[in-house]
Amino acid sequence: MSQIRVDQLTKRFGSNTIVDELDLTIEEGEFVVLLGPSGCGKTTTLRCLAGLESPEGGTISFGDKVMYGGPKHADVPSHKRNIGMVFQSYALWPHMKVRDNIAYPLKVRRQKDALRSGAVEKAAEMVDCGALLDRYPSQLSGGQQQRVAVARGLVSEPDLVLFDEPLSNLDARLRDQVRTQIHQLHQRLGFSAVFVTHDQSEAFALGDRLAIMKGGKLEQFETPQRVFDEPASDYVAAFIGMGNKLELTRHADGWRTSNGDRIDLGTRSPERGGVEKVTARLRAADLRLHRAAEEVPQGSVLLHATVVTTEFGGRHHDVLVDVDGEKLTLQADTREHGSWLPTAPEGTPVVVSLRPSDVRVFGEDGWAIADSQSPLQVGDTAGANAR
Ligand SMILES: Nc1ncnc2c1ncn2[C@@H]1O[C@H](COP(=O)(O)OP(=O)(O)OP(=O)(O)O)[C@@H](O)[C@H]1O
Repeated sequence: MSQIRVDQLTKRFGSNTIVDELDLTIEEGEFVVLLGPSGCGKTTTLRCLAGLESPEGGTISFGDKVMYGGPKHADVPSHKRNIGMVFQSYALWPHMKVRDNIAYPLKVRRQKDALRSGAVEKAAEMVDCGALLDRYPSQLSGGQQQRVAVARGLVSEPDLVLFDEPLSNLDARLRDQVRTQIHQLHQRLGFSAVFVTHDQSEAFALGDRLAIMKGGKLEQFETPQRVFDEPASDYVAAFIGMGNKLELTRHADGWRTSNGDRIDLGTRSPERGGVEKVTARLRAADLRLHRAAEEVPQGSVLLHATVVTTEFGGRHHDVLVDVDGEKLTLQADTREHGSWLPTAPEGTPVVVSLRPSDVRVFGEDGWAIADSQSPLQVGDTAGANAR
């Protein structure tokens, strides 16, 4: 195994540029997740890596072997790229038993030694399917079929394993099981992987690094922790769960919401010099609900709001509140608020509090305004966002 490099990859369909001069490096043994909304070019990027699409430009190299592009205009066919693939639709051969499905990549590559030395059985055991080898796919549950597909993807010990939304056809319980299994297999076997998803929890759970795509380009390429703590842009923040958004305007004494509540942005406040408007983003879990301003802890920012809707969510209520026309969601502890909140009519005045350190700030161009006190600025880490 070795480093996989994608340089300036461009793929068009007709006049639409779907992958736009994309640079991406996958270190040996690294699990990279391509994350982004529908249509941003994730699957097309994966298919270019697999050799299933012919790009219009750029280079793809696996170690020192050029798979696409380069001075010799290489375009190595898919079956010669030494990759494993796991698809959303499982894509098992219905007329073949599990044993033959898993063995398929070894047969195509004529890896007779592996076939003889029990690689198929070992791969099936790895995904707890050792007892299913003589069944047909139609005799398996969805979760079992996808585990067989994972075994098939790994059996030939490929340089790179490509996963295209492999969990999205499974119900929630199976999805968690198969996700954990993929995670454990990666930790044990250390294969390099590119995993496409639009599910942020899947991405956070599996990725060594997350490549967040927008319009065929990388918006941020960093560790899950870093993306969670310091989303590079408003687009990334919204996509990874910072759904709450407040438009703020600079006043003589600091930043204020449209209804006049003051928010101290502390070290994330942009310098003067033309920046008069910013967007603040927050996670639902970072907002607290109170009935009166006196309940707000010291050091927190206070917003005046009204209740819009309340839904029971078990330990908490999901509450939608209105701050002068801007809607925020938050989770209110059932033990603390269960006695009054479910019957509070729409329009009930409440107070919402937040800690300034939980606020992330974005300029009018959409890019993050970094914490001026942080030694590590957004985009400073090795291989960081691709701006
Ligand atoms: N063969 C094709 N011909 C024309 N357009 C295509 C083709 N394949 C993909 N596209 C278009 O390219 C864009 C990106 O598709 P792609 O499947 O890469 O997105 P994605 O980020 O993986 O989205 P999803 O999560 O919905 O699969 C879409 O607008 C899609 O309609």
